Amino acid sequence: MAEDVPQQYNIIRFSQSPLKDGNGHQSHCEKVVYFKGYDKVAFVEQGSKSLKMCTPDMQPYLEIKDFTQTPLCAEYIDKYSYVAVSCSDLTLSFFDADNGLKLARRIETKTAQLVLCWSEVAQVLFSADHEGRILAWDLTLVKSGMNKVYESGGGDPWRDFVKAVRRRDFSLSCFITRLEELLAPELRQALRQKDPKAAIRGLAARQLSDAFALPLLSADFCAQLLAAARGAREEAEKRQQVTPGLLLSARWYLNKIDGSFTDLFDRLLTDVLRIVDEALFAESHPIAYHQAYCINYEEGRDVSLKAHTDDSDLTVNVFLGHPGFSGSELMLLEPSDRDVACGTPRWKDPTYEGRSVAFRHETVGTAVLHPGDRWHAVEPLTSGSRWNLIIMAMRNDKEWKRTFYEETASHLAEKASWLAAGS
Ligand SMILES: O=C(O)CCC(=O)C(=O)O
Ligand SMILES: [Fe+2]
Repeated sequence: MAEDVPQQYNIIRFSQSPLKDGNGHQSHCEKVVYFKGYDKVAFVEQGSKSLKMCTPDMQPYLEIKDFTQTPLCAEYIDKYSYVAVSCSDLTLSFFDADNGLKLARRIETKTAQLVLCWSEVAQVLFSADHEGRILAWDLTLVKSGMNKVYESGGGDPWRDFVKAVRRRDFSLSCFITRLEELLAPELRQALRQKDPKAAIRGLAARQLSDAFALPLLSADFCAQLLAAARGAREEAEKRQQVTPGLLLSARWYLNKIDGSFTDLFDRLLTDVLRIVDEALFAESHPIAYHQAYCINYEEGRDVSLKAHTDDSDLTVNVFLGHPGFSGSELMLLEPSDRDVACGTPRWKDPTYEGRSVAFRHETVGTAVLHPGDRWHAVEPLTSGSRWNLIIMAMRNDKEWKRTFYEETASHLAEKASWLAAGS
């Protein structure tokens, strides 16, 4: 009779595994998680301040002791080789499995995260707290030094995020943030007006005939970009990498820092900068693509830039920090024909005939916009550190490019005959 019970209830009997957990435990295990992709079993013993790991055959592997209180749960994220651990000291920590489980990032959380779960589909780390909130963590941004978390019940960004997850065809940045959140409040306001272009013109301060200063990005976003750029500089210097800098200055390209910046800045270009460009510059072709990098001047590093023009149609130069430096004014130059007859204008010589306007970056998020062919330079920095974001935008304009080369050719021919006449 007893023999029939399993059959009757469709019970499958498992034979006992010969494997035994021979690890002595201080107390009972409150959580046991299997890290798929890393092939480790992790467990938290009651009252312990560490996360212990063993191999699937129960051989002790490693212990992460870097906690001030009891870990609550853990998850392995194969894509980033991160072990994520939430702790009752209100932190969420990321340990790099490719780097001896060294602490890569620690983020403070408002509440204790009791559950962690990586979603392959959404490509985000979900966590849930004891107040019934679900949070979605964007690991690309976490890795690059920023925090972006979406809270359930958090209004539009959360709804956009859920919609994007449902569609399953989203690109990361479509839920990273609403573009509006990245913008300076004044510009956000201007874009909401009936005639946004007129509002933008009202906001812009003209520096030269074709150079304007305008509040562009929010201080918060600039701080995040700055943190990412500083991180990239640190990494590069640790590996003794020198960035390929034209005119000696060090540059950190955003797409190299983090691929997700590409999408974000593509949207910034098409949805915001294009309107700003149309408002300020009477060009018939809209800007279409871009390259963006961060540039830094600091004592003991690069401190200035010689006079040059950019390989862009429109340059957007945004101040990221830190106010309070001295020197390193952006010099906007309007040389006379004679000043450029031999190429680069010698704008510091007494013979210079043109204008030069010094622009001091003081407000984080404010951008100077000028055509790439506007001559400019950076004066030596004398103290502090200055970080800027440079967006080099191009117009998708075959006809313009053709005439550009024709114009360059005729300009060079003119210069050659002028030089020949003078010799
Ligand atoms: O740092 C600046 O203000 C200007 C940078 C610049 O001109 C460049 O990167 O081409
Ligand atoms: Fe430049």
